[in-house]
Amino acid sequence: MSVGTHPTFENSPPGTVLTSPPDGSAVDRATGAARRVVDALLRTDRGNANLARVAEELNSIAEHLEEHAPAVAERLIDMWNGEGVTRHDPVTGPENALAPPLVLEGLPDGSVRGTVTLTIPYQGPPGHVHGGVSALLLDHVLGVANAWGGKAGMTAQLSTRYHRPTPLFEPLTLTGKLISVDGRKITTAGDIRTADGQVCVSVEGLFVDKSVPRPR
Ligand SMILES: CCCCCCCCCCCCCCCC(=O)SCCNC(=O)CCNC(=O)[C@H](O)C(C)(C)COP(=O)(O)OP(=O)(O)OC[C@H]1O[C@@H](n2cnc3c(N)ncnc32)[C@H](O)[C@@H]1OP(=O)(O)O
Repeated sequence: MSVGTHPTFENSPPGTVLTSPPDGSAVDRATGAARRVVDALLRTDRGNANLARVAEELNSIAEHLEEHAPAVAERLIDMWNGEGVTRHDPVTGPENALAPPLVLEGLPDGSVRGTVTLTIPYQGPPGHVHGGVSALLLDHVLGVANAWGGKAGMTAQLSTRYHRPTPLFEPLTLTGKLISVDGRKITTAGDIRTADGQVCVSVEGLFVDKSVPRPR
């Protein structure tokens, strides 16, 4: 798949931000607040917080948003206009409350890198990141690395090795880099490391040059 006008390491300066950082718009601020709510719901005291009132107020907010939601087909067209994926994907999207969100920059050697601190909503083993969340993050990092490397595709296979439990509540650095292209097949590698450089998870992905058409 051609990456079109998407920046690549050959045509863009080092440090180019490849994701959409939150821009202070109302939707980004609302999404940030929703993330806080998800985190706070998991942290709050089950006995003392007024959860019945919280449920009522959150349902009222959801009703307001649903009342103003266009048909899904229409919303998908709008969503995929312009920059598309990076504002709503579940890893980097500032408009997606499921996304931490991770901000990725492109480096001159063709790799991409981002740092994120994950909290309780992403927990698997006690105090540590869920393995599926690590795979989700790395799949996306590899996808962005492919675009930065100049050749994008869909994930065909993602081999994941969990070297040690990945800690919550401390900065993690994620990197990815396109390693090779063989016809339509793209091989890409990446990992998650702690601040002192310990590898927690490493992946190798096979991507195939194919895309699903944008809705119109
Ligand atoms: C406009 C763009 C701007 C970019 C801007 C980017 C910025 C923003 C980045 C977003 C980053 C998102 C990153 C998330 C990426 C996903 O989440 S993608 C979603 C998850 N993946 C899928 O849903 C894919 C589902 N699978 C499929 O659609 C198809 O099976 C595939 C993978 C496309 C391959 O199908 P196909 O096109 O028919 O290809 P096929 O002929 O079967 O295979 C081609 C070759 O690959 C090999 N192959 C295929 N699958 C496998 C496999 N699993 N294992 C080993 N070999 C395999 C075949 O053996 C064949 O090899 P050769 O014979 O050529 O040597």
